[in-house]
Amino acid sequence: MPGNNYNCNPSTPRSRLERLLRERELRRSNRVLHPTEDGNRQAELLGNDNFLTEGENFGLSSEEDFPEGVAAAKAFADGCEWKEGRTPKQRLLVVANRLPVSAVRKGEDSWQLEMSVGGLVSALLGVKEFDARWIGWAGVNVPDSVGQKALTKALAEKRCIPVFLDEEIVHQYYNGYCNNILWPLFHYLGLPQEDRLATTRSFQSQFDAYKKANQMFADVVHKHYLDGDVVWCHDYHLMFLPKCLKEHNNKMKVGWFLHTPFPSSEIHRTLPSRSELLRSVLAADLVGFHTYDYARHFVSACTRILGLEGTPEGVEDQGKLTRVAAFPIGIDSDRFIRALELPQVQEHMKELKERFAGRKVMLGVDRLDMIKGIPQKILAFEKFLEENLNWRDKVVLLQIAVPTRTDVPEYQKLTSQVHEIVGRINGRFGTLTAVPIHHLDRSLDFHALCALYAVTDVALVTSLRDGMNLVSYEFVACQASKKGVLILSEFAGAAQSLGAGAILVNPWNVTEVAASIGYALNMPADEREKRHHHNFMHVTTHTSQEWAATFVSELNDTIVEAQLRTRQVPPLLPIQVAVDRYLQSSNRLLILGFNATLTEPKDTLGRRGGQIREMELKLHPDLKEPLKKLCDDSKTTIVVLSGSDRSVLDDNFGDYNMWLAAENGMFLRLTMGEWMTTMPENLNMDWVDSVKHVFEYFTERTPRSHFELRETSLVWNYKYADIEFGRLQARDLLQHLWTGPISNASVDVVQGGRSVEVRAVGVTKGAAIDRILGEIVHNKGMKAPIDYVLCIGHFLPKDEDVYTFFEPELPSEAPPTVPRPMAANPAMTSVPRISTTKSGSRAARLKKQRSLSTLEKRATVHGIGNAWRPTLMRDKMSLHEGSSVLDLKGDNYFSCAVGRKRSSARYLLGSSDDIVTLLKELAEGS
Ligand SMILES: O=P(O)(O)OC[C@H]1O[C@H](O[C@H]2O[C@H](CO)[C@@H](O)[C@H](O)[C@H]2O)[C@H](O)[C@@H](O)[C@@H]1O
Ligand SMILES: O=c1ccn([C@@H]2O[C@H](COP(=O)(O)OP(=O)(O)O)[C@@H](O)[C@H]2O)c(=O)[nH]1
Repeated sequence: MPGNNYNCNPSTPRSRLERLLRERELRRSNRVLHPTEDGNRQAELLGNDNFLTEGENFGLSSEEDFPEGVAAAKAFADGCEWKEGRTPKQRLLVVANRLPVSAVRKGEDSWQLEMSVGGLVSALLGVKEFDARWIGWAGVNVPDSVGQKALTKALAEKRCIPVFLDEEIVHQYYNGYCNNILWPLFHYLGLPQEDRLATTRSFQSQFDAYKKANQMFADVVHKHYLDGDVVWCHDYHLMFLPKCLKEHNNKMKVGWFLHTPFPSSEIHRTLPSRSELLRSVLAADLVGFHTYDYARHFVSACTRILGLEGTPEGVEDQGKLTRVAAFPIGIDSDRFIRALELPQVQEHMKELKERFAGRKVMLGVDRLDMIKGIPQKILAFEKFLEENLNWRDKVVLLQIAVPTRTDVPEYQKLTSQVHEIVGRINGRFGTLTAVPIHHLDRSLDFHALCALYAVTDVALVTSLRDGMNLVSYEFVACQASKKGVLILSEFAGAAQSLGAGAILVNPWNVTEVAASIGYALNMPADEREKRHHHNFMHVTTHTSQEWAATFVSELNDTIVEAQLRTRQVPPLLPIQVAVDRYLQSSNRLLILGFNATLTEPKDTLGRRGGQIREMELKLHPDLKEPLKKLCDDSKTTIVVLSGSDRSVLDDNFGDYNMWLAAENGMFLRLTMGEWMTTMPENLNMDWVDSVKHVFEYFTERTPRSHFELRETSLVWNYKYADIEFGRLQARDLLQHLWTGPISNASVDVVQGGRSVEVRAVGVTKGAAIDRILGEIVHNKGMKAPIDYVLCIGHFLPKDEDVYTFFEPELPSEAPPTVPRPMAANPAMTSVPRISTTKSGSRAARLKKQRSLSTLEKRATVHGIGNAWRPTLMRDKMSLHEGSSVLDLKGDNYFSCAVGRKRSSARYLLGSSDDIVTLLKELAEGS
């Protein structure tokens, strides 16, 4: 379906920073040019107790016909919704478990909508720069179609689209998996301890319900999605959603934001569904968190649990990058500041001041949730009263505890626990006329809340963990005149932004919190002012509008970057073309890497719980048969070209009729013959002992790392070690090497993904291949040129010169991706012709140069088997005067990198499973 196209700006800035800065400027100038429009809308939308007035939420017209998305399609037929003189508003589908309104049924087809409580709702209500629709659950079970239809209609007026979840799903998905498993785990409270067996049993069914619910959200998104829309998924309820969306439409722009903390990978790895959840989130284009710490934990979980590559940009999986970044949320501060001017709020403030005259007011506003540390807060207040007799009748704590998730037993227990503590303390310190704690088990409306924030002297936020905590922001926004003090838990995300102005506390340390209460109540005015100023500046500049705009802008940008990257990625190997050309050729050469090319794919490097599956490299079992067939085809020559040493190749390929090139081609043998070497006589290997010494040192100090001592190189491998530690150790090791043993040696240091290799200078697969080729030609007594080359490997960048080795042979046009028609006369293709390459061409010159250089090389015996016969060298690159060994007819050359995205090969393949498919097809034709 056609939709809006936000990226339709003609003069697109080139660099990412340029793009982001420009968007930021645009946003600002829009705001300066049209300040009242947004302001009025906010007031209409949110500045009254009814909160959502008919037809007005999320800005635009009603959408009764929402289910079909027809109205929306019409409205955006030209691609963008333009307002005169303004940039287009981008369509945004906000998908969150909870809609900003919860529905209460009033009759068979009548509904009342009430505002939902929670930071996510508050923050997203401030998002005004988009043409947004909100998709979510209305917090109620609606089993009948009459009710569903009526509610859909009522919600459409608020630009909300319902996802109908039945009671059983809500029980298993929301109360169970989301709030009894993920919520406590992400807040470091661990997996449920009680009823352990029952929990284990129900885990699977809850997880299934979670996946099912996510799919239900995805289905609704698909129904309303238009091309170009941004789909922004929110929170731990919807970790599966990015995957569901992308599977359906890979072009969808998908962002995911987590409103809770993301815990250390050590916590996340206790979750039975840890990998599945991570992988699903990684399907998104952009993944956001409140703080850098949470983002760091997520990346670390992906590297440690999934074995993926963590980069400063995000997480990379086979070249696909999921950007991960911190986007600290904010509030719509203007809304709070303006509300304080309203007569009804002023009136409310007056009442509160009178009511608590002569006493300092302390305030707590939390959902009644175990993460909020309400019992700890009250105990700290008790301790303060205990130790400060003079304050007992001069201070009052108002605790608003909004009931939440009341169907979850843990929350029910918490309610009784808090009631019990409050009762005890009020009994202990109360008088006939006053109690020290006013505890309210209910929510307040927006104006009452603003008034309360404004009259407060000390706000007490003692969350044990909290994604951000917007209450602390709201308090600051309402304190312009009073300049009260904020006591804030260091475990709330807000501590990272409001830390300069707040008194930070460890909520578990009741003594410290009690002392902080004393400090706050006695704080001199100038200190309060300074602290408040810091926080006020932050809260009024880091708003929810900025937050959303930045996230969406980064998401758009991430997509642009991914598109640019994709253009540089070689295409997938056209297997059918490669097979057809193979069949039409009569003298074929297949050069195959070994590690990660012919071995079984190792998904997570067997790092389950740190367990190592297999350290020895083994040939993929499914390759044995096709390989055998290919080796036995007289028209086909196979070379396994590997970095591994001779024994590894002997063990795996000893029974096949093929060529083995070990240690990057420094050793060669036909499986029927002896090993030969071409190591130059003057190859200086004096550095080996000292490098070995360093490698031994690091192997001892890096658990599960190992090193291989080869004839021409040393490799330190940390692919089974802790990835982050391994990387740090590798950095350290390199530093040691450069400044010590190899500072003057003629060696190359080759860094792999999880390895460091030190080689004698000039040892590469590309350098070896022309000697190998010469030997093969000589050995086979080849009269006709090689007319087909397939070169496949998971080679290190340094060894990719093997791909380019054959390139000069070819015309410079781009590689074909579609099959060409067969030659009219089949005989023409089956009879190989000697190359007619003109001697003046670049290809010929290069060929000649290579022939000369090989002629000059001298092979030596290196303590084993046969020496490479120097007399053969002159034959290597030509069969007879003027004719080349290779005649690839321009396009009978297929170089292919396995499991890589950046490569100088012409093509890519995903993994060795694809090699199985390819070799099977070649073998069938053989
Ligand atoms: O929808 P509920 O189950 O009733 O819960 C209410 C919300 O609680 C959580 O809020 C979080 O988001 C805030 C804004 O980013 C953040 O400041 C706070 O620290 C978080 O706890 C939850 O993440 C939301 O999904 C819920 O809607
Ligand atoms: O009686 C109340 C108490 C709280 N809130 C709102 O609930 C949100 C709580 O967000 P926070 O980020 O502090 O924590 P969360 O509840 O999302 O974990 C804030 O925006 C409050 O204004 C409300 O609307 N009415």
